[in-house]
Amino acid sequence: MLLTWRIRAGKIDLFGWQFCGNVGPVIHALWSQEWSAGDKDNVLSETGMAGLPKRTRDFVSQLLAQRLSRGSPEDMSASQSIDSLRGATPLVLPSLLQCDFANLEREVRTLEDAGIRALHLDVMDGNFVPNLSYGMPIVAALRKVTKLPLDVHLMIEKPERYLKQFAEAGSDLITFHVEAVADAQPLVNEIHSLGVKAGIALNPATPLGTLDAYLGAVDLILVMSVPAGFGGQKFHDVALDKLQTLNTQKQTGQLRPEVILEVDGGVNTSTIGRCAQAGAQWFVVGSAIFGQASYRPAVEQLTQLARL
Ligand SMILES: O=C(CO)[C@H](O)[C@H](O)COP(=O)(O)O
Repeated sequence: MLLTWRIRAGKIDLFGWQFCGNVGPVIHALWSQEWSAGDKDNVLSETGMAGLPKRTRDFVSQLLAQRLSRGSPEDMSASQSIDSLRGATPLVLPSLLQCDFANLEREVRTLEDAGIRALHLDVMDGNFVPNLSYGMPIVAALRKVTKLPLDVHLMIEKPERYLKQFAEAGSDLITFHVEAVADAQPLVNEIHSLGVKAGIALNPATPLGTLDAYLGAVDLILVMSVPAGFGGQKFHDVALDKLQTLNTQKQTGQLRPEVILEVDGGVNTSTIGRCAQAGAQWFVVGSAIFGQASYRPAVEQLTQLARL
């Protein structure tokens, strides 16, 4: 639902309901910052909303909760939604491979409440990797129930066949594997022409040098710390060397500083700190979130351990 309101001289008109006095600055504070649904406590303390009468506060909270979690994806372009996360590192992205697909929307709400800022979607085709997961329909279904940025990781052969469909399904960032293509540049160009950010991934056994020709073009580099295909595998230390090299390349100007370094596979409380030290900014986590009874403490602990 897209809410419309007008703010005039501290007076708010929400669907014809009028609020005066303190509500104006509160709405302004709420709206001028990118909040996630998991930021509820911060919203209360930082916007002055706590000072409003309870009835008004409940009403505004209800409307804003709907807006924050289910707002129209047209509000921000795919590219803008990824750009808006640049200052939010370290960022833990749950890999939905291991979520409860019978209750997908409920899982998304729980993750939003846990403070998650973006979702990582693992697309597997049974060819490029020996496992099958899901495709465009799940991306489109998620797009309908959340405005969280969708980071789509294609573990498929011939990814060029599906870029447009994944973009149209609502992806904000599309990553494909360097091992799956002869030349990555046309795919990066096409992803950009679709208004989406482009990432490139490489498996633990693939030398970092295979990315050299594309470092100037991509928005994100996904360093796999397990061979792509399955959750729950053991972390490969070779990922740390690659992250360290990429991080050094950023510092020496060989890689644009805004390129996001993401790590995926076996990231947990024992490995996340080393990934952060090596230069990772985005951390894809499956088992270490979905294997826990409660997501919020798991996400908070992982985020804390990734802070340098
Ligand atoms: O891309 C993946 C597998 O190819 C998954 O994102 C990854 O394995 C996450 O799961 P876990 O944290 O359990 O390793």
